[in-house]
Amino acid sequence: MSIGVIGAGKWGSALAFALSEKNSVFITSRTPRDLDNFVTLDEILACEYLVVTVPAQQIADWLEENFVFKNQKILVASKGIEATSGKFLNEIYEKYVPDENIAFLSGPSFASEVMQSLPTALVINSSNEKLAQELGDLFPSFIKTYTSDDVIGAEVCGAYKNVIAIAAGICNGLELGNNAAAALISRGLVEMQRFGIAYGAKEESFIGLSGAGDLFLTASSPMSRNFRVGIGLAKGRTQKEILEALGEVAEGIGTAYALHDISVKQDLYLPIAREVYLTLEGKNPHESLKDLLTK
Ligand SMILES: NC(=O)c1ccc[n+]([C@@H]2O[C@H](COP(=O)([O-])OP(=O)(O)OC[C@H]3O[C@@H](n4cnc5c(N)ncnc54)[C@H](O)[C@@H]3O)[C@@H](O)[C@H]2O)c1
Ligand SMILES: O=P(O)(O)OC[C@H](O)CO
Repeated sequence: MSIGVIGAGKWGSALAFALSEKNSVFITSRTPRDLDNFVTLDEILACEYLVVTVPAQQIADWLEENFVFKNQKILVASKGIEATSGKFLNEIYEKYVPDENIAFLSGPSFASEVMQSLPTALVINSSNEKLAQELGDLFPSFIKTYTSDDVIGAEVCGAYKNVIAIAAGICNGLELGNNAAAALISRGLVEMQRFGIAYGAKEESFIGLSGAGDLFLTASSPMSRNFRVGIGLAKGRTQKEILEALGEVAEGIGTAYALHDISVKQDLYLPIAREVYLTLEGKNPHESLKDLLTK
């Protein structure tokens, strides 16, 4: 079985490493890289399985410009909601791939720890249970995989937790303490569950690995890029300054803009996501805190 990983950033590289324990794994990216088994896009598209890690804000264009469906079985490993359209990833992919050929990866997973073969648990979410099981069997022994048919729940969890992580980073950067951090994460879980259920997600997804698990991981550690964005905002840095220093993607930014537009269009109460959006737009984080505590 051959696996083609698309995107050679932190997550693509980590998944290529992990999956190579039991499979022949090839990798490609926009720019040629000096990596083992780096191949061309055409060679990748010929693989039986594809693992896609192109960031959520870029995947629609990437698919339009590069993708050819050849009955591949696809695991989407990105997390986010497209800012320009408000589309979830499954809505972007459905134009190119039938539901029975696609699954979405979720759960608490820092790439750097996967690269160290540290114990990790992930969920493979698909309407095709057989495909989810098949993809799960590709993973190495240090990664325990579960399956779920709650694609929407997994997507909301993976995307929304990045926005809450930015808020948690702001909380940390303002040195508000552990009580505030715990309150923010707890209320953030409630907010993302409320949003997800409005889109048909299953409640149980939010108390499992995809929801509480990934939220706890990402909103509790400066290992998270999104958490570090929040710290930068608390220190009064601009988005541009923060991203230049980060040098990697922080999906919570685009998703915060997406959630803001969705909340306005659909009159949804998303207080934490709203304050993250406003802080990204230059609102003083101290003002955001006051509004969150008083409204
Ligand atoms: N790093 C992690 O710990 C981790 C874990 C789970 C999920 N993810 C998710 O995986 C996705 C990728 O994150 P990452 O950590 O690899 O980020 P990264 O910043 O390390 O790498 C992003 C990769 O995407 C590529 N890319 C950017 N724009 C592109 C475009 N227009 N066309 C093609 N390729 C493009 C870049 O070249 C780079 O290789 C994100 O959605 C992220 O949320 C990351
Ligand atoms: O570094 P982050 O904030 O993009 O988080 C990485 C993973 O999504 C954690 O599960």
